Amino acid sequence: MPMADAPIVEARGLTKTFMVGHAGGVSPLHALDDVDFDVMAGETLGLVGESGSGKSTAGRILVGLIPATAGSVSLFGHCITGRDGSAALRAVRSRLQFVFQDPFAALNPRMRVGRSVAEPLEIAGKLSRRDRNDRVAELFELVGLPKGSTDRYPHEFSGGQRQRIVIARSLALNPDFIVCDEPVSALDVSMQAQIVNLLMDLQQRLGLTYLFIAHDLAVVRIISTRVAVLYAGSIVETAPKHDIYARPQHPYTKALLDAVPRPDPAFVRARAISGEVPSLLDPPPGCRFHPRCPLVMDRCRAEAPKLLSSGKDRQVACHLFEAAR
Ligand SMILES: Nc1ncnc2c1ncn2[C@@H]1O[C@H](COP(=O)(O)OP(=O)(O)OP(=O)(O)O)[C@@H](O)[C@H]1O
Repeated sequence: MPMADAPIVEARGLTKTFMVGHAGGVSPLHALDDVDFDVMAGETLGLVGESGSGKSTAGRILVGLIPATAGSVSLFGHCITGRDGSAALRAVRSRLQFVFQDPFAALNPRMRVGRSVAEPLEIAGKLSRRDRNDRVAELFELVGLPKGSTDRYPHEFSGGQRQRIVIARSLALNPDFIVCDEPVSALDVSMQAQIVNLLMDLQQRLGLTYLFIAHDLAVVRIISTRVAVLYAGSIVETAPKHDIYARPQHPYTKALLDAVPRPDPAFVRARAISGEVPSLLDPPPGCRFHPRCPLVMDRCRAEAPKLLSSGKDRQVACHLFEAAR
């Protein structure tokens, strides 16, 4: 079980620029711009933001799927972005896992699901065939899949069950940290609750730490310990879960909360956030949210606000709060 209150992940100045081709040539797309955050052992950090805000890019860098352009990432105290980054990544790789949004795409349709779950064990070459089979049966039970279903193929399962298979595979090598990238977005609402409950149950039983990526604040409300809100490649607010829902500070967080559908019939239709997400090829100067912000001031158009402390365990990047400090 990891030690409480120790950061498992430390991201500092994390920056990712993709070079994208277009009719006029090649231009830099600033997907992540100088992002800082920690993920503490045993917690779930909910990473929230609209499509294109850089959530998956951050998640992919953390598990070593893509390199950062600048900045550093430490995992379990090993810096995976420095000069010796690839050796450090190899040392911690088995402790990291990634669960994607689409469980069907994540499974080979022609491979029996038991074999898919056994694959990481086979690659690691740690167990005999019989021990592997026992471990697969144990993993199926752990995630609530029917006994004896290991010989079936992905198409024989529902979307929720397929996500259970993907989760079972992610647990095969006993990871400590799992990036869950919109793991329930493709599922219907009742299935979403079941998978979220499963992830929470597994966290308790296995001492897991999660980065849980979602595009709105509704899904992360149940599972997160803390929430970080990403806007156009920058973190605009981080806070413990209860604070962010009870007292959001950044105008963008407030807009995201207003956009969450509520059970009250008067609020059934979620309000869309007005304006467009800015182009990351040519982001607005100053605060990137200023063209959509209802509280915009002259300073916001010229100067990017820093992410600064705004209360106990809270940070916000907004000139309104700098003025109030
Ligand atoms: N390999 C790539 N090459 C070029 N641009 C990329 C690449 N991957 C991501 N991007 C761009 O980086 C920006 C951030 O993308 P990212 O997928 O991280 O956002 P996201 O918040 O996860 O969005 P979504 O919720 O739609 O998955 C987007 O503008 C995206 O088009």
